[in-house]
Amino acid sequence: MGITRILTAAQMRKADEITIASGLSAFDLMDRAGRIVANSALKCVPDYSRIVVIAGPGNNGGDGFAAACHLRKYRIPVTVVSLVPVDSLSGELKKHANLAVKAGVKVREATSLGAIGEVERWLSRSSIVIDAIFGTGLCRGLGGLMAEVVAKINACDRPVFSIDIASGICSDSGVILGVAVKADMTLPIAATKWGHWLAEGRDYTGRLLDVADIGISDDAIEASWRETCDCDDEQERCFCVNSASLINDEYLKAAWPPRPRLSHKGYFGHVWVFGGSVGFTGAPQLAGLGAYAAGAGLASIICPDEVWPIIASANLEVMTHPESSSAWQKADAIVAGPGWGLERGELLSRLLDTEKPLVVDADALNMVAANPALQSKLANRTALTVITPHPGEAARLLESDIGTVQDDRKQAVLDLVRRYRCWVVLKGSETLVASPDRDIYLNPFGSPQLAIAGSGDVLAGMIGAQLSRQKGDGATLGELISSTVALHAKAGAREGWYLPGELAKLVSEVRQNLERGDGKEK
Ligand SMILES: NC(=O)C1=CN([C@@H]2O[C@H](COP(=O)(O)OP(=O)(O)OC[C@H]3O[C@@H](n4cnc5c(N)ncnc54)[C@H](O)[C@@H]3O)[C@@H](O)[C@H]2O)[C@H](O)CC1
Ligand SMILES: [K+]
Repeated sequence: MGITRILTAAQMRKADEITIASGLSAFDLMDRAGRIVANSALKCVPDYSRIVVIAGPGNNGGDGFAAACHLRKYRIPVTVVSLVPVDSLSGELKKHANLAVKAGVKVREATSLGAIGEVERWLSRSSIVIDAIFGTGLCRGLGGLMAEVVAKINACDRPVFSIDIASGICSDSGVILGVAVKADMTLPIAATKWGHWLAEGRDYTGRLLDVADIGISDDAIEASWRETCDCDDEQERCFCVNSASLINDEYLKAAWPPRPRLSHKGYFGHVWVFGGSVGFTGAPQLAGLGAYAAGAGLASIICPDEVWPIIASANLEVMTHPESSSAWQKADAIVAGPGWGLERGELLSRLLDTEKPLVVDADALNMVAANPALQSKLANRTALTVITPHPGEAARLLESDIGTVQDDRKQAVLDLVRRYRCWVVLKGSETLVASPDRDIYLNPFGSPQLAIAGSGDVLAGMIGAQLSRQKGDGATLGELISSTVALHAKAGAREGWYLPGELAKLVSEVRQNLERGDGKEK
């Protein structure tokens, strides 16, 4: 399966070092990056009558010089504006700068604020701007000349192509460090970085192009996870990211293979939703519909007796039982929480004691957050468990606040894993799924249309469906859970729905397209 890895700056540096130690030189890596930048910029922008590269002090700037050199091979007029004196460059940067001059690239320097007028003039003569100011090495906020140049690039009204990451975006968190280039397109070098996806980074990245393969192997990337882990294993269990990848269409195909012709409803699992309370009778029904939409064979609700007649008479599809029923003992998976209220702690405690796969959602999470005994049961559960907090619920579970969760969602998802030792689905724009072993999957699909009451209930039911039929299809649990998040997001991104019940219908359509393998879903 094609996996797109997401790396931190430290992991990228380590993978780079491992590659260099195995025999590929830093000069060659930069040359390869430059060649791919040149070809890719020419493909993206039709008018390349004059290309201006703005080069910073580090290797990102070196990639810019190398790209300029490759562009000259096509006889394209190229100017590199170096923001540091060219004489101060050393190592492979110096070599690539020299080669660029030899190839006929015009090299200009702008090393003080007095040169900003000239930078503006060079930008105004360009047809594309290549941003090679900073990459993964940016470590503090931009100020002075650098900040002014970024402002001029953003104002120049030319297509902007960023090498690796838009300069000014922190590659580990996606936040803007002072000011950042607003790229039209970004070419990630060797791997995508967290900054392409998180916080403001996603908007500043523009179109994220396919990762440039500069010869850094998967093995080097995998080794970089281990070698950048700074936990002391003797003292504590490691809680660094073990691996991080982007959910892609192949995950969805693996999760919804064609249905066997001779299958029956029992084959696809029976999901039981525990939820509903006075005023919240729709939530468990939406979860039940979500379970069917994701492919469950049967869906049932167990609800408090006082709302049982309402829920039972309100829908045809989902079977409904009062709490006194013990029929749920046959469940293949349980979803606890949608619309449940905060009075069901005892029943939740019993569900946590079962060996059934369990999705803990909504009010069940709120009860856990308020009750240390439930927290300890959740953390010590041996059966498969998924918690599905939105940022508010995550904050309660972590005794933190929403701002802290949202400012570092990667850390929040790891903290939830550390505390509750189960699968975590941290919902929101770019939902993160984390395994108990700290493998993280980022969902790039979706739309703000999903920010509506009830959409989380649909998702909880969908995850229940996947847990109820985990057997046999060959997809890993990570693929199953993360592709369920992606299916929900893809359905939500479709036009023409407003009500969460309609979302379940769209989920069903997208899922059936996948199962038919007609490849219509993009
Ligand atoms: N992925 C790879 O294996 C390869 C990546 N390449 C490219 O190299 C950059 C990363 O290079 P690095 O030199 O580490 O970092 P930068 O170019 O981002 O710049 C670091 C440079 O800037 C100084 N600095 C940091 N913050 C500031 C600031 N706010 N103001 C002024 N100066 C600042 C810092 O001290 C350093 O001197 C990666 O993104 C790729 O583009 C390789 O070319 C090929 C291998
Ligand atoms: K850049």
